Amino acid sequence: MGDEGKAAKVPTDQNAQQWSGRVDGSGAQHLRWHQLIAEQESENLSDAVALIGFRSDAGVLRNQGRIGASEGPAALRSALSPMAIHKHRTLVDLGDIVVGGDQLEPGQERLAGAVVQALSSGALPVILGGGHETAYGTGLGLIRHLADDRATRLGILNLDAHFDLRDESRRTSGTPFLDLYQEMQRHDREFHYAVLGISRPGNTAVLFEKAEELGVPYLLDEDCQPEMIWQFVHAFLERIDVLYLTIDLDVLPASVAPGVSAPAGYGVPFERILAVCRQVVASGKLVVADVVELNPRFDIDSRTARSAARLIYEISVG
Ligand SMILES: N=CN[C@@H](CCC(=O)O)C(=O)O
Ligand SMILES: [Mn+2]
Ligand SMILES: [Mn+2]
Repeated sequence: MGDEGKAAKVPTDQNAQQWSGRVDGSGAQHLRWHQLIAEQESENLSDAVALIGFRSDAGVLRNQGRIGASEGPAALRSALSPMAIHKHRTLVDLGDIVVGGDQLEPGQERLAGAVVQALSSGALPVILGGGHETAYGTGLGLIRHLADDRATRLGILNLDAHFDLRDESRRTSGTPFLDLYQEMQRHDREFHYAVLGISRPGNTAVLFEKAEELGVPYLLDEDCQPEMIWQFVHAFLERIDVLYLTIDLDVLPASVAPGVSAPAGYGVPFERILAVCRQVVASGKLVVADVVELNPRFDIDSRTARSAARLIYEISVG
């Protein structure tokens, strides 16, 4: 615990350069993300928000999807840059993990290492995906961080149109939560995983059966009414001690989030996803989050990136 609060020497591959934008003045009342992040690069990380980019197309490519998610971190930084700061919190950008070609497994390993270091420094790591294969690296980092603490119940709440419990011969963007289930089995941990926003036509019967087999609670997109959502999230939070929130942007309607590999024909309205973010922050249990599947190549006037940035804003400084 001696490292608590110290700036992490996180093993990322690239420093982020995308922080720029309008400057109205230098006082605290004028602050926007790009100013605050630039000022705070080397500060103490205790209670900081630590951004880590995961530049990967490998999982989506293996999953036969539309590639472009490796451009997600840059687009998210651009969308976050002009956002005004109303509540002071240290914000740091730890740079990007770059997955070259099909080198997914080493990339996930590096991401896990970065997450462990950020958590050990007392930060809230927020990972900017990347396809949903990002989640294996994020979750692995959290499992390793809690390796000596079996009593703490670790929960994963996935906001997603898909279960991502595919049983494949290698990891993809469709397998991360089965991969994490297996990892938790190896660590003798209970698997607490819930999904909100599931599309019935977007998941085969095999995937519904797998969710049933693993005891995964889920809420269909069509059942995502405000009270149902609140109860679902509340019941899940009651069962766990620390939360990993993973947001697959294809949980949002295609009109709000067209820039993803698999846009949702139905989707959960933005304000309901925002309400979930507020609920989990208010619980005090959130320890790590990622926002995945942004594909800027298919975005329209950055609307997916802007929606994602608003969710990150809410998790971080809302
Ligand atoms: N990340 C997961 N993606 C979905 C893709 C579904 C689709 O391409 O229609 C999945 O594998 O289930
Ligand atoms: Mn997903
Ligand atoms: Mn999805």
